[in-house]
Amino acid sequence: DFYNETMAKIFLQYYENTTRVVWNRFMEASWNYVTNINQQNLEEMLLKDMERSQHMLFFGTQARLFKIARFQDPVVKRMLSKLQNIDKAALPKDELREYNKLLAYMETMYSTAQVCMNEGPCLPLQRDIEEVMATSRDQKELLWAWQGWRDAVGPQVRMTFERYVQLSNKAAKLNGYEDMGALWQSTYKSDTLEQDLEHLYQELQPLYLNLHAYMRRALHRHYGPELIDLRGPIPAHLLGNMWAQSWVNILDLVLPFPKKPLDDITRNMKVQHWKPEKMFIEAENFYTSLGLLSTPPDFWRKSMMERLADGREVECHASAWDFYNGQDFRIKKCTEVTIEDLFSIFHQMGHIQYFLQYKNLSVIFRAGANPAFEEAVGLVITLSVFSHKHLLNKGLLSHQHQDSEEEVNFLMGIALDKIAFIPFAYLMDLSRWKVFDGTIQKDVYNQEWWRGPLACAPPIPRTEEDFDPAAKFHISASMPYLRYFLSLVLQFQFHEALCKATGHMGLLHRCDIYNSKMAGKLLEDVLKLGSSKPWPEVLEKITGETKVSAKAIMTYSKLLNWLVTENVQQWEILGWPDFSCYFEEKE
Ligand SMILES: O=C(CCC(O)(O)[C@H](Cc1ccccc1)NC(=O)c1ccccc1)N[C@@H](Cc1ccccc1)C(=O)O
Ligand SMILES: [Zn+2]
Repeated sequence: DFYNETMAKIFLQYYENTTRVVWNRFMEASWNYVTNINQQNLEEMLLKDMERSQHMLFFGTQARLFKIARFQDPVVKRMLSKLQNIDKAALPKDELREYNKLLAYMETMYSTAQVCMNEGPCLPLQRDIEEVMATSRDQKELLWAWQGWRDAVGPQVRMTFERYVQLSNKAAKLNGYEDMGALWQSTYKSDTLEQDLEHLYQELQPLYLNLHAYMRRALHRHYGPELIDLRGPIPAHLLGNMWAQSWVNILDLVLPFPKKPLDDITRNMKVQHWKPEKMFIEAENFYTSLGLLSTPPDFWRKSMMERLADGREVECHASAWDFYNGQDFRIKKCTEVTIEDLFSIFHQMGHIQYFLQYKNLSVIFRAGANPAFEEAVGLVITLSVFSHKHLLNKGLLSHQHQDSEEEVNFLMGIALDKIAFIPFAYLMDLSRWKVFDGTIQKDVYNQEWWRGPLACAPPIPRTEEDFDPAAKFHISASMPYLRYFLSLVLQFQFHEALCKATGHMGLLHRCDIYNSKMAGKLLEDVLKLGSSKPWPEVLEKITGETKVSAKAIMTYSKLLNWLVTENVQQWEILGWPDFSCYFEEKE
């Protein structure tokens, strides 16, 4: 019959040649929009998105006609099965147009929202409002920023979000899935995904609860009992981050050994006149020191490394872009000279390195082994960078050695960034899956959002007039978040494997893979596979294991012993037994 294996190969070649052009045009139009938000660029992006969806619909429908089960070539089978999930392109044309418009609306609302002072200027999230959340120690000011941001975004997108859920589920059903949450989970091709995640979360619970108890004690000292209930959750606006997802900005408030403060690396960067471009060069230098690929000329010519100062609206949430032509790769970031942004650049360069490594694969395989792999690459490098004396010795660290007290302070810094993230990252999609599968109905979106074990503590009562989930980029941008939870665990598993490859024998948190061609080779062998192999196979290539395991992050977090000792001495209560979520129903 016509749809035989030989025809399949011709069909796939035709797909390859047409896809590069269609996707390149779509990426260009998307880039033009997010780096210059206006009506004209929106129309152009929606048009190119339509073209891309028509293309996906045609090839996805055709791909279903091949009898894959009877085929021999595993690559052809894998390619055809990947083509069959066409996501939103399965929607009828008019609904697809509506869906694309509401997606753009929510993401743009988030990207252009500002918090206005009573009399005076309105401030954007990046970097003014985020700066307040990171540096202010005045709880009234923190509350103003925290509430102001949620008021600026939430109510405006709530209705749109409800329609977004309906259309998402319709698209998922047209692809053969129960709902959009099931479609998102299918990316990981695992029928034990939910229990595996639950298991990982349980394993990491002691780490998080002990850190939480320690933080609460320290914040109780600083803000006093009227703000901090030692048997309750921590008010979310005091943790140094708009979403309480990383607590590293308040390390100074909770330093275990205050007489041994860590260097203020951001200050050192500013004192030494670091510029955004130097931050990108430093990041690239680390990757090439491992023998990995450097970025092509287009990268430096076409990236947006700083917010453009001509008054245009841009989407500041950082991202890395593949233009599917083998030489055009870009990063879009509103870079500030801070250590936080230096790590973010390493993260984005991790995406770029993946693009570079798999650029010669079929366009169907130009993705990570799974989305968590894509997120983990840059994070693995930052684990070396932060423990990496050489880079920090570029004057960013004043002294070489770390005595044991400084080491605890250092580990606390890492824990505040990585361990605090665990419940946030785990909960983001657990609650969204419930929204998609209908467990959480739209009349209780907001209260259910706060019910998770996040520490469940809005600083002021929240009602269903609010829509706090939208205050986080990935919710407004319909971007899955599970990848970040899994990449948090994966990055330590990778770090352990790469450190072993470099012959590092000591403690994991002192390992630094800079200049190691062995570690680079191990990474390269994984990255250049793209998504051409099942991800457990790829994981085994680098770590020898086929399952995501929390062992490495637990090994790394030696700090737990110190924390438990500290908490036991203080007779700390773990968790927040006093607390049940309260909600004022608006009369
Ligand atoms: O969102 C990001 C970084 C942005 C990104 O690099 O993951 C970006 C997200 C994004 C933005 C717009 C459209 C699509 C995705 N992802 C990429 O740029 C990306 C991802 C996969 C392939 C190619 C590019 N980090 C998360 C989690 C995180 C990661 C690392 C440290 C701290 C926090 C956050 O900020 O909450
Ligand atoms: Zn990323």
